[in-house]
Amino acid sequence: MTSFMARPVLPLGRRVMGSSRAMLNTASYGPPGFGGAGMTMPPGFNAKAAQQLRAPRVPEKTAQTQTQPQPRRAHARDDSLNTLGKTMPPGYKAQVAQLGVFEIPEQVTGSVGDRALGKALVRAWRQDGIIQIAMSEAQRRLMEDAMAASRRFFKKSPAEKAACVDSQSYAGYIASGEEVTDGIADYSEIFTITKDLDLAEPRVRAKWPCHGPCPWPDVDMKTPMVRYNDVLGAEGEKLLQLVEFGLDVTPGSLTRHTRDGWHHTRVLRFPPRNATNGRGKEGRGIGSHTDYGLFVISAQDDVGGLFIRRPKEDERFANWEKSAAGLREDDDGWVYVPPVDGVHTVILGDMMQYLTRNYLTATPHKVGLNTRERFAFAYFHEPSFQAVLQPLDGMQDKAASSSPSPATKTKVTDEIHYGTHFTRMFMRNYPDRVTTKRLLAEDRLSLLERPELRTMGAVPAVPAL
Ligand SMILES: O=C(O)CCC(=O)C(=O)O
Ligand SMILES: [Fe+2]
Repeated sequence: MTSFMARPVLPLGRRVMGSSRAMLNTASYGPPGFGGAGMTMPPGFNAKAAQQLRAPRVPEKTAQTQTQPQPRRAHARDDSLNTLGKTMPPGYKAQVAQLGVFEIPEQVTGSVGDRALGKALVRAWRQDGIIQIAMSEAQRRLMEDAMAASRRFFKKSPAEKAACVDSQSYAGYIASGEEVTDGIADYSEIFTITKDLDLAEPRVRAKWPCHGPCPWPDVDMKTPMVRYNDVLGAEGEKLLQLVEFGLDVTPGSLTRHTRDGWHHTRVLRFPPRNATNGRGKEGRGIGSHTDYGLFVISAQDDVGGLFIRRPKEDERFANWEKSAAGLREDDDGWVYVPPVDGVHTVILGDMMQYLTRNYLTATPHKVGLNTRERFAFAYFHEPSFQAVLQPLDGMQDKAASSSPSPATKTKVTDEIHYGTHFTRMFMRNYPDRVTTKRLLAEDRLSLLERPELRTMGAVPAVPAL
């Protein structure tokens, strides 16, 4: 937990500099001994010297007048690539990402700076598949409280944890080995937080799929988690506004879908690789997959385990049409995302890919087990359950002009009902859960076709999470 106690990477109110692309390309290597593949860093490459070359100290004044903000590389001084790579789980071979850190303003107003920042974020996602954003002091405090609550929760007895299940929502506890990715059990132990709706709530009474209470174990868990989620919800909305600027689409084109968004969070614990229950695959925490909504804001402790794939023309998954679970899991080409103090990472989900017609793509990722237990949060910023999505106006041209390959010209599904996508994905992950069984037994899936489940605002908005 030491990594959460130090000061943030950047002070507030500063925009950051550097070149994200160069960082990921040239700062990548596979440390000797990891996966037995040896170094992939070019011979003679001096990481320290390269860092200095690539990270000129930009005077504060210049940074503020830039219209093309770029992230500054984190840990410019004392975290060499070697240090970052050392946390990679054993048995894995991957490049090591050394990403810049973007700072998100307290408010997004549409200023010149906001527009440039939006463009820079979009550029970074298209290049690297992931961005890092600095935590504010308030976010850091809430994250630390939530992390402490997570550790307390996962220490409870198996029976106490197993009691945190709801038959109507997918919120609550998922034991290690219960979740399935590509037919193989994941070792992650999870508490999922979905919108907490009591039994009298109209949507719950009407038996809408996935709608129900969040089975909190106690207020010690609930209070810090709700606070942290709320602050991430606000961060998510700002990021969406910035993405609108980055994509040159009409303001509101994305945020209109997140009114009463179906945001949810996975509070995660991974066992050490030598202390699993044997139900999954050795060394595998979660198999490769893409997440379902717009984007995922994540935090991790200092242990390490997350790997992503960068966007590639010849690796275009469309998870809403054909499962991307398990794809390329054992292939080369993974990038390790080392823990960095004081940052959230943000990767993109299926719906962002769909809305932008592949201009932005969902980031495949997976988690390896390390020598120590690992704790992480994944907050999913999502459209409303009722949202019926269609690709954004103008995205066809943008995708085609930036990338003339036939892959971008494939016919896209006419529309996607987010609630249906979410329900299908959760049924796939938890085939044996009581929630899935009740959904099927009560034929709740047929409700997904009803107009009130496809109309934004059909039900009065209820407080988020
Ligand atoms: O553990 C992480 O960092 C990511 C977890 C993840 O991919 C997920 O919960 O969907
Ligand atoms: Fe994920």
